[in-house]
Amino acid sequence: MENIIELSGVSFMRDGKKLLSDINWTIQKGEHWAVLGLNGSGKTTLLNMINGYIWPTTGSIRVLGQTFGKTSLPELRKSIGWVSSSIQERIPRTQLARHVVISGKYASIGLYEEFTKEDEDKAIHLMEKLNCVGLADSPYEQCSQGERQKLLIARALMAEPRILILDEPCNGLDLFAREILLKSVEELAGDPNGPALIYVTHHPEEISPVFQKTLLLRRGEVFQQGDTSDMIEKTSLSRFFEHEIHVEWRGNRASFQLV
Ligand SMILES: Nc1ncnc2c1ncn2[C@@H]1O[C@H](COP(=O)(O)OP(=O)(O)OP(=O)(O)O)[C@@H](O)[C@H]1O
Repeated sequence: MENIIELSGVSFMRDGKKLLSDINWTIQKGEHWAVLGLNGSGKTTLLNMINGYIWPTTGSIRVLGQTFGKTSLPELRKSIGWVSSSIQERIPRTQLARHVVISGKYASIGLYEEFTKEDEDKAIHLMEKLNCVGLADSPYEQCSQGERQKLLIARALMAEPRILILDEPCNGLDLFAREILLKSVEELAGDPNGPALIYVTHHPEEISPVFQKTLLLRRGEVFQQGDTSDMIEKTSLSRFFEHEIHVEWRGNRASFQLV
């Protein structure tokens, strides 16, 4: 069975500095992953590499069965949705929410193409799925930060990606908006026909068990990877953060205390 992503011995040097070092990471079909790393640990560099914006100095990458260097990157990128704050900032402020979602089909920042009734129906369906259909006719600028994140996830799904990267999606959200967004992401993870999710964060409390696997990234290296239940626990995280941490699980959420 074709793996979703395979990185073998990947390193990346820039300006004499090793930003990623000997990364071995395989995402198999049916898996959702969380990637946890502090600021500067190399998360963005890793995502840029998966999307083919930068190339490994050594090692190899296969995404959706395609080897980088032997495939058309623009084609491959259509299969990868990437929701990040940099996209959020680029959406035209006066655009209606439903048009923001439809624009995902064309991977364009504004909506310049004629769209069909099917496109519109699909966008509404996706907004229903993300519990934000009530915003369909609101201008993007009037939507709250949490609502914008949901719209951008719906927008990414419009292109029916096979991989969906959620890059710090809860940044700037209050406690309640964060919980609402995490619930929507959990629902998405439960869809057997949905994309493989890669949830990137520096907050361990956002990592719910719907991400069966977690990769702990530290100083450009994989510190540890494996089942989320083995990663998001006291001993692993205390070693990872180099500080003793107390972890308590309640349902799908863990809370953390520095000891
Ligand atoms: N073009 C570059 N040249 C040199 N160093 C770089 C370059 N891009 C990133 N870095 C450095 O590489 C390291 C990893 O950066 P990266 O942005 O991948 O981390 P990150 O985990 O995404 O951090 P954050 O959570 O703060 O976004 C940082 O120390 C950063 O300063």
